[in-house]
Amino acid sequence: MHGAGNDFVVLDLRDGTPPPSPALCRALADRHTGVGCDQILTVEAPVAGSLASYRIWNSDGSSSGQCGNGARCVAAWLVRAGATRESRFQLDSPAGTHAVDALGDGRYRVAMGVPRFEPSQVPMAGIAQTQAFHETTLADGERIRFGAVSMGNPHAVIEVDDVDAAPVARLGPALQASALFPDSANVGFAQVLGRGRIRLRVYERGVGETLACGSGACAAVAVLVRGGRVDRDVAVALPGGELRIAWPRDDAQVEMTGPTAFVFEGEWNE
Ligand SMILES: N[C@@H](CCC[C@H](N)C(=O)O)C(=O)O
Repeated sequence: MHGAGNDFVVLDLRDGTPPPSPALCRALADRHTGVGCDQILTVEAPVAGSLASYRIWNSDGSSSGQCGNGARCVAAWLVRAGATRESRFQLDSPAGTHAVDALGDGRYRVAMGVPRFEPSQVPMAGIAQTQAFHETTLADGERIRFGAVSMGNPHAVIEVDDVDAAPVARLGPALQASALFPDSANVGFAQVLGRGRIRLRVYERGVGETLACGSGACAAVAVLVRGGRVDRDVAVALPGGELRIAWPRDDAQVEMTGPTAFVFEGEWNE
């Protein structure tokens, strides 16, 4: 499946089959010798009250607490599998319970949680103050201004003048490797086009640059709202498609709306 170009192998493990090992995740995700994907999503038995739970495995075999595009794809997959006829249901991820609305035409809205800016929550080391933007000096002496937020997974967001020219492949890994982010981070490069529209590229933890990152879109909007740069309802144009991100109040959950698509299905013979 894919959500705005962020692509997934979705595995139905609701029967209790254990998730793939990191080595098997890497084999599945390999674009030359496996199926090829940014993340593997394992759909697992429900927790009380939810339709199912899911976990997220990056293409390098590491796990994550959150995946926005993945949440929509898991929802679409469950609906297609006949797990519910309701248009509103709940899914459990490692980051908590998400309310999901099926909007029709393959579009889903997911409540992505309340953004956490406290450095200890991101987590970020060596910074005590909670603020919209921080500054750091990278190993090569370059000064970087960035926002940092947890959406259930760590994000750094850098505002740029021109996202096409942004040094994503250089600064993404540099910031990820910085001691500031003990758990690494997904690094977003955001260009503000107006109060209700931005462009975004994300260098994801455990993957590299992807065509879209749902939690990254939420993180970018949260940081830019907090910095006074955009309004609370923003269209986010990513290389693979567009997401709508709304953050009604500081203490409210961020709501992400976007597309889902099925690509093919098959059986994996280990
Ligand atoms: N593509 C995702 C995020 C996947 C996890 C991320 N790479 C991490 O390690 O936190 C999204 O749509 O949010």
